[in-house]
Amino acid sequence: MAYDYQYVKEKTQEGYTFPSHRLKRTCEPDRVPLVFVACGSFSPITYLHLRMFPMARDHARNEGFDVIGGFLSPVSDAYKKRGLAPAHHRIRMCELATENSSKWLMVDPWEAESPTYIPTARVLDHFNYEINEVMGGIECADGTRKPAKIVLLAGADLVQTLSTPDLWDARDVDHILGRYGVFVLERQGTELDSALVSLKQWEENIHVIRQVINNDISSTKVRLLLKRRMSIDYLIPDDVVSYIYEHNLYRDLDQPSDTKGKEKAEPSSAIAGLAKG
Ligand SMILES: Nc1ncnc2c1ncn2[C@@H]1O[C@H](COP(=O)(O)OP(=O)(O)OP(=O)(O)O)[C@@H](O)[C@H]1O
Ligand SMILES: O=C(O)c1ccc[n+]([C@@H]2O[C@H](COP(=O)([O-])O)[C@@H](O)[C@H]2O)c1
Repeated sequence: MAYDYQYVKEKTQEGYTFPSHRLKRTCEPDRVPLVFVACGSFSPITYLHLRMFPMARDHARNEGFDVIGGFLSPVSDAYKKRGLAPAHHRIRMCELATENSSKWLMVDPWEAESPTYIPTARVLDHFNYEINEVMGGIECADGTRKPAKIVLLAGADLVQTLSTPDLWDARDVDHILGRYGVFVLERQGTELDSALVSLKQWEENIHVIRQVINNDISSTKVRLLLKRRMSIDYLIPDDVVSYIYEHNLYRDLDQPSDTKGKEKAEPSSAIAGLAKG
């Protein structure tokens, strides 16, 4: 039975255009075309967020995939997490971070511009719809077309939450890990192996990327540095640093937030670490 894309069609705002300008339109023979979708706040985007993509691409090539593109999909303002700059700023910072430094990364504003919160399972459906239904998949060397595999690209902390009761809808977890799959990057402070135990039924669709060079940067730490009027140079792209100062972002971090229970606490280790500096 054909999948019903009614939800994604309804959430697509008038005038929206899917950013496909950097998507590779052909696929190497004998390889499965693959698209990475990283969902998150990106408030602000850091070098680690960017670095997730090449690390994942190296890993995917060893597993027989041909990576044809990567997308950042910032969450909408309706997520209401503490420290979330307005969506138009987060979209623009992601664009600034990728537009001159990458040939294959794109920023999709579809999720961020939605006035309502869009669950991650539906975000992946949106990519599947645009790439495999509207575009009709990817052309192969022999002239046939193959569907691209759409996967979530996430850090270990996000994957750990997949088994947190009441945070994700169980049907969405099955949809994400069963229908699509995830490339998960280990992250300091998250015990990935134990998090994966409860996700064992989908293990074939869970690809674990080990960090050869550990990078423990987080948006929270960048925001804390800004709050303390400390430098954020060389932690995030220069253009993003300038944009933050130009728009005076992340100065007032104490405003209360209406979180609908999705807020993550500021990691105390990060605050302690910064306090030393
Ligand atoms: N240092 C890191 N190591 C591994 N994964 C990371 C790291 N930083 C971010 N990620 C991943 O990047 C994605 C987007 O994350 P998000 O925007 O929430 O970044 P964050 O730095 O964790 O933000 P915040 O500090 O505001 O919670 C998530 O899947 C997250 O797990
Ligand atoms: O789809 C869900 O039910 C769901 C539940 C919790 C988190 N997420 C997504 O996971 C990402 C987490 O981002 P963050 O900044 O809270 O780490 C963000 O893109 C959320 O939309 C998604």
